[in-house]
Amino acid sequence: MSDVATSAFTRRPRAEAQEAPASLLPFRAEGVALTLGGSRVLDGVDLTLAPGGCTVLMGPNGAGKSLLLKLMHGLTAPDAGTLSWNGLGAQAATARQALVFQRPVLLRRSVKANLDFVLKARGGDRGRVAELLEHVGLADRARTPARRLSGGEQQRLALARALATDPEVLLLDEPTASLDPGATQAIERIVARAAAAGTRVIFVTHDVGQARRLADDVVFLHRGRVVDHAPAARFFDAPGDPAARAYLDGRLVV
Ligand SMILES: Nc1ncnc2c1ncn2[C@@H]1O[C@H](COP(=O)(O)OP(=O)(O)OP(=O)(O)O)[C@@H](O)[C@H]1O
Repeated sequence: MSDVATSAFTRRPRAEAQEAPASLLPFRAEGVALTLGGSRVLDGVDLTLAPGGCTVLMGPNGAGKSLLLKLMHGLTAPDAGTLSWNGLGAQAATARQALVFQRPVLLRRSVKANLDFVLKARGGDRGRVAELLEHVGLADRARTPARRLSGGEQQRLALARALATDPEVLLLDEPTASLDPGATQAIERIVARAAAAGTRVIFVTHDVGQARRLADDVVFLHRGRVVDHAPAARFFDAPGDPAARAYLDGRLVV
């Protein structure tokens, strides 16, 4: 697998950046609840995210992490409560964000065509394809059918597509869950550079090592509620909730 390029990558200001709000941060969820299939899957989520950095969302299977990401991205609406991106509703904020899933959804076209498609659809500069491919270490795979890439390469292409939209907020749902350590490291490097360049990153993972490497702050969900939210160092040194302590020790039974 080729390594990720080390060239600097700067998020481009978007044309409508003058529109209010100028920034999507801070994010606030207040009393957010969601019932699906008769179960209360999110139950009074209160959360504030400040501008800048990488927030890692952790919690056991079924805690509600993916659903919270979908609500933040405006794909689902809550039954109760509010989500606000600096005053903007989640659905109105969708176009200023990008969401990357565990399994990338790619077009049955070449690597380059996958990027061309997104840049064209978003009115972006199609001359950026080479720069984006270089950025994610896929410069030599431009003509390869996307579906022939390895899992790690497909995920890097998915990240390039996400970055092609110049998202202010990058939401990632276990993007490395099925990748080997080398591929995982490559994804982490791209994500860390996006955060360093000013993209607000919100990253779901069960990988404690990865969370330690990436997180500025950690949000811990349990049974549909945020039960701890703390700077990463505090969270890992002294998790503030018994469920978080048990989770980190591998003792949490759901
Ligand atoms: N469409 C749905 N209908 C009914 N229940 C759902 C639906 N989607 C999710 N759920 C339930 O909501 C709960 C939270 O799901 P979610 O996918 O957010 O969990 P998660 O924290 O991301 O878990 P994991 O770590 O396993 O990915 C789970 O109990 C799940 O079964």
